[in-house]
Amino acid sequence: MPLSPFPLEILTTDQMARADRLTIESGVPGIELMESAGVALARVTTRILQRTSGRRVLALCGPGNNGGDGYVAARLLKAQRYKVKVASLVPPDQLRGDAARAAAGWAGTLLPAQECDFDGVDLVIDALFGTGLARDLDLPAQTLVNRLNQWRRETKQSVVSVDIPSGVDGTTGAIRGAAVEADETVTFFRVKTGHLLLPGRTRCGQLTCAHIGIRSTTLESMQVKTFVNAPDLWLSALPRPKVDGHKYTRGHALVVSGGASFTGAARLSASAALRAGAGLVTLASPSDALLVNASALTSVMVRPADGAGGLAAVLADERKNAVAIGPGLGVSEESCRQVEVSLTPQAYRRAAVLDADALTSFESDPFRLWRATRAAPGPVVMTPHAGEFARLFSECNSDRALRSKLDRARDAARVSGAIVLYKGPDTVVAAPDGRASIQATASPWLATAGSGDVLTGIVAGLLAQRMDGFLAASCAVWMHTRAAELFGPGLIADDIIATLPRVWRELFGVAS
Ligand SMILES: NC(=O)C1=CN([C@@H]2O[C@H](COP(=O)(O)OP(=O)(O)OC[C@H]3O[C@@H](n4cnc5c(N)ncnc54)[C@H](OP(=O)(O)O)[C@@H]3O)[C@@H](O)[C@H]2O)[C@@H](O)CC1
Ligand SMILES: [K+]
Repeated sequence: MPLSPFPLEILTTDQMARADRLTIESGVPGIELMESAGVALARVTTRILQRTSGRRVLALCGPGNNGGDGYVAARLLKAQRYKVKVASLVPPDQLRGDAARAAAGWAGTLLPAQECDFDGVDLVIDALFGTGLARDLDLPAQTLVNRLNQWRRETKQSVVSVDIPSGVDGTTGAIRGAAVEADETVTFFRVKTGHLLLPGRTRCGQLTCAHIGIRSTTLESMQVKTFVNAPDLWLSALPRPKVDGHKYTRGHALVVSGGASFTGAARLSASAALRAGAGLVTLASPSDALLVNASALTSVMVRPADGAGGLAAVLADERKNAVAIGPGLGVSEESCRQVEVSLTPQAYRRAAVLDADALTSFESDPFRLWRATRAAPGPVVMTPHAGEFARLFSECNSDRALRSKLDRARDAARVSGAIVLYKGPDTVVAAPDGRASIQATASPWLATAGSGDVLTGIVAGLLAQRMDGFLAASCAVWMHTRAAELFGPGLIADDIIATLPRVWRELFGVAS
């Protein structure tokens, strides 16, 4: 299992441009970086051509340095005796700087991109636009991209994108008018936010990140706070049970159950908290649901707790150091009070995870929730899906075309003072201190009833073990996805819980 598919830091396009600039200022000529980019691109292209026995390559080159990378790769592939043509979006005499130098090194067929023909081509290199894409593609470029996508779908031939599929905004992941659908994307130095956020991620195909001679030290002045959500990010903070420990040293999670007809969700959370390593888990249950909860649980303890008063009484025991509330809770004023009780300041740093109805109950007055989350003594994690996020954080959710899911999650963390785990295939975790992670893998099997309740429980289980809130939320997202990947087809929520021991074994390097 790779600890991270890419280096951990994720950059915006501005940060990437700065890393390029700092590298060039330190004495590495830009053309050398471009040559290295072309070499990495040619290597990936050759691998595909060898697999498919293809020979004929068309490189579509744009007006900037992305096009320059395409010219370098075209030259290298021609030198390897592939049949290569270049189609340029602008007359080559309009190219500047390194791109002009790269184009000057091309001695083969050159056509205007608008007139190019895909017939007989085995592979297309998309070097139209990279991180310099500054606006929506104009109509001729959109037409070209749409023709390319149609050709790929009809012929099943391969497209390799240079740096990012042309038309994808490298920072937001948005599609600027039209965007290339790539089989592989070769990016450089670090992945960009637009590679991992939807819809950009769906256009990248297999993403690789090549080293082109930019040093990690160029990042030192940038204070990058966005990370790939992978074990490298949180493995050293992952709680490991100690031989001389006991169940209380592993923490005690309290999960709040809904009424008699809505108990399954909280039971899933409770079992997941236990499998995530909490030493003890108690389910606080309304009296009318006590019997159904108790008869369905063994390792999880069940205690009666009616309404906010009952919950306060159970929480008087400060050893219960993490609360999970929301799944199956019901939308009501009483639920708001129960959430407030869960977050009440006390001497002990109790952590909390708020999901589903614990969020929706505050829909008409989110500021009431922010007052409680801001006053809470320990880390608070909120786990909205897109609908819940839009309802609760309407102010942070504006300008969706311009502001990425990452920006919006960060705003939400800032206004609420809580860690926001914004769910989806590109789950973002954002902390009030500015740290954020983006999950780079997804499993389609996670779209199943109760999957979110299990995630809430895993977060609670890790928080109970006193893991840092941001790292616990990120780790929970990764474990949840990894369990689904390992189990695969036919997954239901209970299987995520049952597969967690395999995930732990992988993380601890224990043979299965
Ligand atoms: N040393 C380095 O920096 C290295 C960079 N590398 C490579 O460079 C790439 C970044 O290069 P880049 O900055 O030149 O930007 P790029 O993506 O080629 O496009 C800019 C051009 O497109 C134009 N343009 C923009 N939007 C447009 C639109 N909608 N429709 C039409 N035109 C549009 C824009 O015109 P303008 O906005 O100035 O009018 C400009 O002419 C990066 O992705 C990587 O591949 C590697 O070689 C490693 C070393
Ligand atoms: K590109």
